[in-house]
Amino acid sequence: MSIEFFKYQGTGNDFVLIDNRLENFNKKNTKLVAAMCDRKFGIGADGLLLLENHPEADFNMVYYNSDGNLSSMCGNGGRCITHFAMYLGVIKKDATFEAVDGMHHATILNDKISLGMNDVEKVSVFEEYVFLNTGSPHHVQLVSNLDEFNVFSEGRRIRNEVYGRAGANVNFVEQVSDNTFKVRTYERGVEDETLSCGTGVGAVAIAMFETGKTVSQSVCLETPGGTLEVQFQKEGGSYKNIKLIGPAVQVFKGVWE
Ligand SMILES: N[C@@H](CCC[C@H](N)C(=O)O)C(=O)O
Repeated sequence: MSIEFFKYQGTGNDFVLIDNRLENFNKKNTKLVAAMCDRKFGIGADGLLLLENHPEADFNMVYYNSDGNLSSMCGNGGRCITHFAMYLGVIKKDATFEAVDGMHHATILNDKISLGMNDVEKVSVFEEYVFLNTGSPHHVQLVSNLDEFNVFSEGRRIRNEVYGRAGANVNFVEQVSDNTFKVRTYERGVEDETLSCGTGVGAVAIAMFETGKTVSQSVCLETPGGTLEVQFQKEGGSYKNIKLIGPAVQVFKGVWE
């Protein structure tokens, strides 16, 4: 059966998007998802997203990593699927949708999309790094000379040695100014460095605030794929009203035969 797909990127984190409102896509076909995401033999992407009907919200979001497995929340994917919902005429400027970690609200602001993320209640600060879950699990570690840093080998080592089979995403960070940080991320499920990770930059912004590296609740994150902004409010011990703001672009569409 041929499948119409749309290719998106959000600060270089790229995805295959499929309109599955008619439920034609075989959601258990891990091999098909991995084949579509394959960069040599397929379309090429860090992940695949299905847009589906939802009984109360505007739509439901299903996210697979490029290894073909369903995974936790994808922030850049959440911004891309919001643009896709507007393209399909499912929403106008505002969206409420359900993802694996619960309900999200997103707003289209000209060329950017602002995505509301779930509150973060727990931030674990260790001597060398910070661990927190922003919808997906993230290790955040400051390094010097990030441009020269071997993100692939060190990220893969930490992902496996520290977090075992379940793994975590590993973000390496360098401070640029009071509220600006450069970030490079090794993503589990892609098992490689990606050009940007939305839940990752959210984790970095919160970790930098929690450890006093910034006092700003609006943080600029420079990734190899572009710049994102993360806004939040700290109330008591929790981080609330977290927003991930940045571009989401439809690159091309095609048919998978
Ligand atoms: N690229 C994503 C994160 C996707 C999930 C991650 N690979 C995982 O399995 O934890 C983002 O933009 O948040």
